[in-house]
Amino acid sequence: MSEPEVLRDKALMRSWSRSRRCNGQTIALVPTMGFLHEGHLSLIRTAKSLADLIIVSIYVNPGQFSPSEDLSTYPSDFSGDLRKLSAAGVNVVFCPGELYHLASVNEFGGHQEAINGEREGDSCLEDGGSGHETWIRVERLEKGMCGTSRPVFFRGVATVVAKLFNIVEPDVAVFGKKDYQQWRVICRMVRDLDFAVKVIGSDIIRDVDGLAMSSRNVHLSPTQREKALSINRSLSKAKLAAEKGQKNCQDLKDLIKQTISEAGGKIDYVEIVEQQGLSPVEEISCPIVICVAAWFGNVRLIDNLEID
Ligand SMILES: Nc1ncnc2c1ncn2[C@@H]1O[C@H](COP(=O)(O)OP(=O)(O)OP(=O)(O)O)[C@@H](O)[C@H]1O
Ligand SMILES: CC(C)(CO)[C@@H](O)C(=O)[O-]
Ligand code: BAL
Repeated sequence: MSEPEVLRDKALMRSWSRSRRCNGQTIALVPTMGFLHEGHLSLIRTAKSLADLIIVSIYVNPGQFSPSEDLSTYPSDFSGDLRKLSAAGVNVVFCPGELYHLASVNEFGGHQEAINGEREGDSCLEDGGSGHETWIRVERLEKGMCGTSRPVFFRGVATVVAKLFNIVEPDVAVFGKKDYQQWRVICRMVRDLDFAVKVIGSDIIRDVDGLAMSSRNVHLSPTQREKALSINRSLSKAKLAAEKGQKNCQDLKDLIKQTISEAGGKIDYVEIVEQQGLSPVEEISCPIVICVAAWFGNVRLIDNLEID
């Protein structure tokens, strides 16, 4: 297996893609924030079934974190990632040092200014100067669930994904359904803004004990990890109850909240929404997804289960 090419420069990345596309080759992009696990590798396998060449981006995007969130402790292991990507047969690893135009450059391009003079709705990118100030908002889908707990998250994700699409110009992009609302937000952005990219959602990969794989799992202590298994357990219980005829969403949500709280997790949200538009549902009568976010210590985990 040949080593992937590592590109750090936006212009080089764009010309690499353009020359391959001119030769008639198709390109799939898998955007990530690194510290790769089997969930990411499954996205790469999906991507390989859809395109000739695979680009994986690794970029921890300050624009989707607010200053009180965990940008500074987000895990990373670039050499480990490269080994995994090499074994997975990826063609290019795109890891830009910085993706944004910044007025004042410090560690996170204005992170410190953002903390000192923080305004409501700022991300770790804001520097109050003449740097980046253009944001994409997917106005309805970004509200609720993760959008309530992480107010700058979806505008940051939509904007960085749009930038990656403009730089890489992929034919296909693959996202995990673990981040269900994120996947739907990106699908809607692509539809509404006419990006020529096909967006694919790939199934959730779980550890053998049922915990959805996530880079942040590395921050869980063994006890917290044990408690976190209650998320998947609660989703399975709710699915079973729904299959047995329980259609009332409030009762199903209460069952989930109780299971997670009893295990020692702190609920952020439990919502039952319809799959496309993510509108809350009171009685199950259409394909739905149950979405959960919960804290175990300082670690916030998300998970979901579709019921078709
Ligand atoms: N267990 C998983 N199954 C399927 N896709 C996943 C899984 N975990 C992450 N992904 C997908 O991988 C892509 C990159 O995600 P990211 O690098 O943020 O990893 P992560 O494990 O979700 O990290 P985090 O700790 O931030 O949740 C996203 O599209 C995400 O949905
Ligand atoms: C899509 C993404 C790479 C944008 O930064 C990130 O939100 C992620 O890893 O899910
Ligand atoms: N996987 C989503 C990236 C984030 O939590 O910021």
